[in-house]
Amino acid sequence: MSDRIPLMAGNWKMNLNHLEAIAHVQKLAFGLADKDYEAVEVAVLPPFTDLRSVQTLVDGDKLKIKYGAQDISAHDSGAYTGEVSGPMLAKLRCAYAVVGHSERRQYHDETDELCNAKVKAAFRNDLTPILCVGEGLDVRKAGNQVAHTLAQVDGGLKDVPAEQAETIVIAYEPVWAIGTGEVATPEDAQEVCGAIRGRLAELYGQEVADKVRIQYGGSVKSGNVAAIMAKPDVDGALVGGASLDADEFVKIVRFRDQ
Ligand SMILES: O=C(CO)COP(=O)(O)O
Repeated sequence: MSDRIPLMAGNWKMNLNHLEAIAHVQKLAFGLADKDYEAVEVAVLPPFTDLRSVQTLVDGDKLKIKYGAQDISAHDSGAYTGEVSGPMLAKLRCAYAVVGHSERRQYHDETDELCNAKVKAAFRNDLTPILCVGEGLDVRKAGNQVAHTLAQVDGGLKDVPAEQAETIVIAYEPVWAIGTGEVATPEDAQEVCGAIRGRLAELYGQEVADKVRIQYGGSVKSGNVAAIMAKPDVDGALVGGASLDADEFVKIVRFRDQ
């Protein structure tokens, strides 16, 4: 049994404005009011424009829900129009910054090199990166999912020291399972999540590898989360579509009750 605390995180993607965000987080707080939070960590990852509203609500009501950003600039300040920096996110007391989500890799050409710079920017600003990795359908069909994903892990963690690496969250999100309703089997998830932990052990030693939380993401719902979470190297879920329905996300967070 590992003592890693599962992290159930809702990636809202480009959904919910700042007013809708308040209503949504209030619903989550209500749904989780009697929850023993010791056993599960809950986080929401709203669009940048919602973060201040979420912060105010979480602070005001002393909620145990954490929050973070869906992206972070590799730079801390300067002439980078449209970017949002680590110091800005830290000032909003974000806990997390997603790095290298497949939608950013796909639509914004984010490379492993850029993801590595963003991982370092997050650590530099005391934010925990959630580094997303995972293969597309072609790679999966060719049976190269492990090698492909481990190369992304290597790239994202280049020159990241062990004392930082042990706190990172890695999200394995097979691209073919995102938003498609096509969920990886628990065995598929375990195969790659286990391989990721193996690579972390090679890079940093087993003790560090055993501390890192590895999430699965891709069409996670209340009906499939428990089986996925039962796998030894899966320490949480990164939930897209289902996290927009507060009742459904609460059920996902309560996966142990399923
Ligand atoms: O991309 C995801 C979370 O980051 C997964 O999205 P879905 O849960 O909608 O498949």
